[in-house]
Formats: sequence, structure tokens, C-alpha cells
Amino acid sequence: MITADHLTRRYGDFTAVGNVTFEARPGLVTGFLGPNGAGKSTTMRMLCGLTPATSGTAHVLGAPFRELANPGRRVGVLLDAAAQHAGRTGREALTLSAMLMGVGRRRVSEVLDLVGLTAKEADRRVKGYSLGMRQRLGIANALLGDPEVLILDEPANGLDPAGIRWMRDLLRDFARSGGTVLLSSHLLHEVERVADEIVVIGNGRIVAQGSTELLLSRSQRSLEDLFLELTADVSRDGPAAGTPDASAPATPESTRENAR
Ligand SMILES: Nc1ncnc2c1ncn2[C@@H]1O[C@H](COP(=O)(O)OP(=O)(O)OP(=O)(O)O)[C@@H](O)[C@H]1O
Repeated sequence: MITADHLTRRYGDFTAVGNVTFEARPGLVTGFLGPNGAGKSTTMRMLCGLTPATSGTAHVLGAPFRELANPGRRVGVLLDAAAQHAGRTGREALTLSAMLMGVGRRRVSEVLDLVGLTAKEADRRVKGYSLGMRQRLGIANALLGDPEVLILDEPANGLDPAGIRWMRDLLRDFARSGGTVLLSSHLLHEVERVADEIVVIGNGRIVAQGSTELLLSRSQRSLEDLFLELTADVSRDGPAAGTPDASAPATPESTRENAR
């Protein structure tokens, strides 16, 4: 379970994330959507204890991320696939993480297999990796500790069509076996296929959340059309009037109801 409760981050006068409240529940894939600069990464960084919240709370598995003992064994995180040590090989990077987490080396080979990086690729330095290979390595790192929760910022970025399908199956299987997945993505068709629930953020505020199926059936639109409508004219004070969720308060209960 991931819980954001009135999570707020200000930079000076600017509110990057304002009063964001939602839950990502076990057994479900929750898609976190929003236009560029909407506040997705800032929210995810607060959930992972990397950016301090100005106010509000973020809990993962019942505690602030930083209070989890050996968090890599419980929460798999991929926030920025580009931020990996360029001078190490993929295998070295994973082996180091495995040592820090107390995971056996055998798991390194397992996750390399899982994400489709060959032995030859794993022994190349990360600086020579393509974007898709970096994503695969980042996902391997997130899966290394066999976590219960995945927090993934744009994990499909740079993946080829086979990789995107693989990612979809992976996330579905992970959730089906009881895991919690929070996933941000701009690939709306993909989110429509994989996410059980969605949270849409615009200008730092939640503009819609609930069951993907029910939000879509209620609006009678594709996720792309719904997304574009919800985020077309989001003011600093909240969602634009006239949008399907304009009256929806930003709490999981009420908006889930709204999507029923
Ligand atoms: N350290 C910072 N200082 C000032 N402003 C920041 C900082 N980090 C983020 N912001 C601002 O907060 C807002 C939200 O940024 P964020 O990266 O969370 O958006 P995003 O939804 O992840 O966007 P994208 O889809 O483009 O990745 C943006 O306006 C960004 O410029």
C-alpha cells in the first residue's frame, strides 16, 4: 500500500504539488498521469523520501519510506533510468545493489534474465547503453530485492514494442500476486491497458482518480480524450469547471465513489 495524504511541496511561492491525496493498493496497478511539469516526479520523490514534503505525509507499507528497514527488499524504485553510474557495467551495478541489500548474487542473473539483458550486454559499461537498455537495467534494479511495492516513473520510456509488452505482463503479474504498483507514464494507451486505477494530476493538483474502467465507461471516452479534457485547463485553484471530475474532491474514497 502507498498512501499520499495532503502531500504538498512548495518551491518558494510555487506549489509544485498541492494537497495530493491518494492510495495505491495491493493487487492493483495504479497509473499516475499528468502533463509535463504536473508534479508526478515530485510526488514520487516525496513518496520515496528523496524530496522532503512541505506538508502532508507519504507512507509506503505503513511507514515513511526512510523508516523502512532495508527498503530495497520491500520497495522497488525506478525514478530516473539515466541516473546510473556510467562507468560500471550493468552486472556490477546490480551486484553492488545486491550486496547493499543483502541479496544473493544469483538474483543478479535472475533479474538480468527477467529484463532481457543478455550476459554480453550486462558486461558492458552503462555509458554505452541505449535508453531502453538503461530502462531495463533500472527495472532489474527495482526488482532485485523481490519487493512488495513498485514505484516506477516512466518505466516504459525508450522500451521497444516487445519491451513494452513485457513490461505490461510483468506489472500485471506483479499486481496479481498481491504487489502494489504505482506507475507514471505518458503512454496513455498502455496505461489504459495495464492500470486498474488511475490518478490524474494537473498543475500539482489531483483532477481525477478512480477505477480506470469506471472512469472510462462513465465518460464514454478513451483515456487519451479524458486525459486531454481533464488537463486542458487546470487552474491553480483546482480542476477546470465542466470537466467530468470538476466536482470530485481529491480524496480516494470520494473520487473512487465518483468513478462508480
Ligand atoms: N528543485 C526544484 N526547484 C524548483 N522547481 C521544481 C523543482 N523540482 C521540480 N520543480 C517544478 O515542479 C513542477 C513539477 O515538476 P515534476 O518534475 O514533478 O513534473 P512531472 O509531472 O514529473 O513532469 P514530466 O512529465 O515532464 O516529467 C515543475 O514546474 C517543475 O519545474
